[in-house]
Amino acid sequence: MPSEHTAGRSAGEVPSARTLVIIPTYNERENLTLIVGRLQQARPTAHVLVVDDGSPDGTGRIADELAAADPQGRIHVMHRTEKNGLGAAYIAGFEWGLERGYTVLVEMDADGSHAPEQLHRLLDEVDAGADLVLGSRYVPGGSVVNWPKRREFLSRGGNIYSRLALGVKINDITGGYRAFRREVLEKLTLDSIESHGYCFQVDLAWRALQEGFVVREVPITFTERTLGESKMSGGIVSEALLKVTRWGIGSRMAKVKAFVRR
Ligand SMILES: Nc1nc2c(ncn2[C@@H]2O[C@H](COP(=O)(O)OP(=O)(O)O[C@H]3O[C@H](CO)[C@@H](O)[C@H](O)[C@@H]3O)[C@@H](O)[C@H]2O)c(=O)[nH]1
Repeated sequence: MPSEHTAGRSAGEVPSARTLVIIPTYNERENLTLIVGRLQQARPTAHVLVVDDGSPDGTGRIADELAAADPQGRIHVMHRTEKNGLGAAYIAGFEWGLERGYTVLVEMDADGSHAPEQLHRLLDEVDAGADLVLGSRYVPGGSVVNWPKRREFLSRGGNIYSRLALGVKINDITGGYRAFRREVLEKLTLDSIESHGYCFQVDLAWRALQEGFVVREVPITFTERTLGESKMSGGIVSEALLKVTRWGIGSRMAKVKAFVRR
């Protein structure tokens, strides 16, 4: 059963025709050129927005060089002055893309964890009727490669906890490889999201589900980065667990109140 949002599609609409892939960067100088090259091979029509938070390693300058070298003008760069977290970078990227009329906006890491060669799986699912597609490590066909067991344990545990606390059927709600129809981001009050890292990802998916959008998962392979370092910190993970608990309690309280009022 399509959601009322999906029913609003015009006949023959191909949302992925105007796709913007948002790549947030902080010290990704060794990775950026390769990932942009792979993306342009995998999806030549997609545009790219690099959102760089003043990387001291010169990632922003490399992004500018890649943009200048692209004759088709598909690469764009947003320079921000300070490191404000993954969530803030994506929100700035979403706002930039919505203002310019892109119809699908994609989250992708710069470090090669998310294979551009698998982007078509997400976009095909949007074109087939989903409003938000999550690249999922934990559905049949999904996998993680070279990830430290501690990180995988943390990730799987965080997802199981989120599913129980929020009462959702999503297997990978913390992942960061996603495709949004623009209507989802227009509906979510982006400026009210103050989460970072995992929590930001859970926050967006949870809000999309609450708004009745069609959220689907497709299998992806998450490959641990080989160059540079993760910026994820333990504090961000504990922030996520606290917020997921609060959202879950709030959602159940709202259901109880609605039941009592009937
Ligand atoms: N602009 C900007 N970019 C950032 C910042 N922090 C991280 N990034 C960029 O965001 C991407 C992911 O950052 P990582 O630090 O490599 O994330 P991770 O630990 O591998 O976490 C990944 O998996 C999580 C789920 O397991 C995801 O929740 C997360 O979004 C990400 O995809 C990279 O391109 C990195 O440069 C920031 O403060 N500002």
